[in-house]
Amino acid sequence: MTDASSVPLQPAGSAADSMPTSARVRILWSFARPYLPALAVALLLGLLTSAMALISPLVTEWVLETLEVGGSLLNPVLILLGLLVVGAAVGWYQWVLLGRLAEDIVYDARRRMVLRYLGSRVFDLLRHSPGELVTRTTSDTVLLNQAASSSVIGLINGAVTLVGSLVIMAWLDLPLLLATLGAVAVVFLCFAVLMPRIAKAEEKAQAALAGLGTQVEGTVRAVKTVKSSSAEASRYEAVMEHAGESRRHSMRSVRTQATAWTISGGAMELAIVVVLGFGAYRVSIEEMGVPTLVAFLLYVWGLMGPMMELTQNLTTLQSGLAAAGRIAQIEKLPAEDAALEVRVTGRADQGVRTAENRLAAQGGSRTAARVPTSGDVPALQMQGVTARYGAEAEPAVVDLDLTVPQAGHVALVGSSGAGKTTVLNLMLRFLQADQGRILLSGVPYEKLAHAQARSAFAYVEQETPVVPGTIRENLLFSNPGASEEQVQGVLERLHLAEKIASLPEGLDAALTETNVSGGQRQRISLARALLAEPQVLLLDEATAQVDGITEAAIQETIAEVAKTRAVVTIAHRLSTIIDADQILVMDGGRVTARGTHAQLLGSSELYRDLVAALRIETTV
Ligand SMILES: Nc1ncnc2c1ncn2[C@@H]1O[C@H](COP(=O)(O)OP(=O)(O)OP(=O)(O)O)[C@@H](O)[C@H]1O
Repeated sequence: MTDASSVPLQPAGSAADSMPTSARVRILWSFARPYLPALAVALLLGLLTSAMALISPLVTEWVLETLEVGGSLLNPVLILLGLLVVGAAVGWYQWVLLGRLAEDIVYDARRRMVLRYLGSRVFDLLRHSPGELVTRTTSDTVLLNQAASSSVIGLINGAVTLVGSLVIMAWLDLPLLLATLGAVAVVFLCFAVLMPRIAKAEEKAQAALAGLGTQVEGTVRAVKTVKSSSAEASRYEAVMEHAGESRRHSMRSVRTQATAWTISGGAMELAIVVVLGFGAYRVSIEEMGVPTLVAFLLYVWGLMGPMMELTQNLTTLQSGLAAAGRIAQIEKLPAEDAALEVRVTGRADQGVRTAENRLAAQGGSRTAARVPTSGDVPALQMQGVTARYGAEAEPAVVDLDLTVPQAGHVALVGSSGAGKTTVLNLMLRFLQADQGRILLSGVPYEKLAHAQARSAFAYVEQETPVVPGTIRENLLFSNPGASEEQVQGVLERLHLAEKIASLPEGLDAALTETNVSGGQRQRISLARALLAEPQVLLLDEATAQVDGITEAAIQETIAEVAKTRAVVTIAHRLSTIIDADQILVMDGGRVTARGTHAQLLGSSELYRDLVAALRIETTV
């Protein structure tokens, strides 16, 4: 099986559409379950608040009846005040408790998602747009937290308060209750019809938001290409199409909500008028007293509260269920190592801790984790390796044999698509071989953890991406224990010391694409590789022209490191190739010739063509 053979995530929008509601409920439940004790306390407090809200009109009735008979108001007023103070305190505490719970749920979900990204197979992760993954980690988790914490409690509270109010109203005056029930039925009917439409519209708006994230991210990243191609207008259109779609769906939701609230608000106001008229009649024929009518009216007024609570929380729950479905999709990203297989849907905490510890250990002791070199066992051997990027794809390398000695420079050359980068991907275990074996210091890869195999390497990427953080963090992230002298030594060697000293914050300046040049960024990447003191340095040379200082720094580094350790380069410059100890000429995923520069000039026509092309490029 290859690294790229897993089922891809569905794009946002279609993401969770096919998932049955029961599955989504299970996912949501899995997020809430670790917090059951806190949820139970919050529910109890909520019920207490509801009980106090239910008692208040009865106490009001008592006040009015006491007034009618001219008794002392002290006790009922004290009870009313007491209910007010206790109700406020309980309400405040419940608010904070639910808030903390919601934040804990979001934090936990985000932690699991980020661990999953970092632990997943490289090419499965790279198949997804960063914008989409960002949206799932940021806004989908917010929708989830409300659904998993406050909404269920809100639903229970709302239902209890509603039923409680109706029971007390029946006890106060049954005929008046029957007059009210008509309005309650209208409200429920209205929401039963309109709620699914609201939820659907909000789900679509959220999916459009994920598309917007993807478009903005891609456009900002490629801003130079966009501007140099004068493509701002078309990018603007592409981005705004998603923004417009989000607005369209949100507006549909707003309109439907407005309709629902207007109809139900109107129905309740009508109910109040009916209760007032019918109640006044019943008072006039002495079927009921004024205090009871006032208490009853207070309950009718109060009915809107629990009904709002019920419907709003149902909407939140619906959005949360959709978000839960999308978040669960992250679980389709296959982990490259069983120890890093974290359950995103939060069923067991253990996996999270194991993965966190594993990541921390990997970062702390790269050198200690290395397979020791012994005698003249080659640093790396690839024996009959065939690999592809997907079950159905053509092989990207075929039957590859390659031996990298403990010291020396191996250069890979070949035209575009020949399979050079794939060789490095295999060495770094970003891709898994279909056939053949790879051995590190004589130990087959199957016997090594991914991180252990990678600890032998330092990798300088062609594009040298900027990792968010300071220059110091960027330099040290493969060897956090490097001393200040080592750092300064490497910076001097790569002609970076002066540049970094000129920055106001020196090494602690944030590394951005604007405060260092492309060449300087490449040298920072080289400095990081040198500080890692790898057993094998992997270097994918930039195809673009680099400045003279950077080119010289690359040559010196290769020559220096190759004296004592292994260096494997994907060479795009004649000067890099000429001095290599071993050159592999690749074509169509196969090695077609190997030898030194002088040998290959005599034996390989393809090599002569490649060199001729490089000579032309070099002299331009
Ligand atoms: N992530 C990927 N998914 C699918 N196919 C890929 C992927 N990366 C490379 N390939 C395919 O594998 C083959 C070898 O590509 P590779 O990148 O190794 O070539 P290369 O010699 O490094 O080319 P270049 O010099 O242009 O970088 C090509 O056919 C390419 O299309």
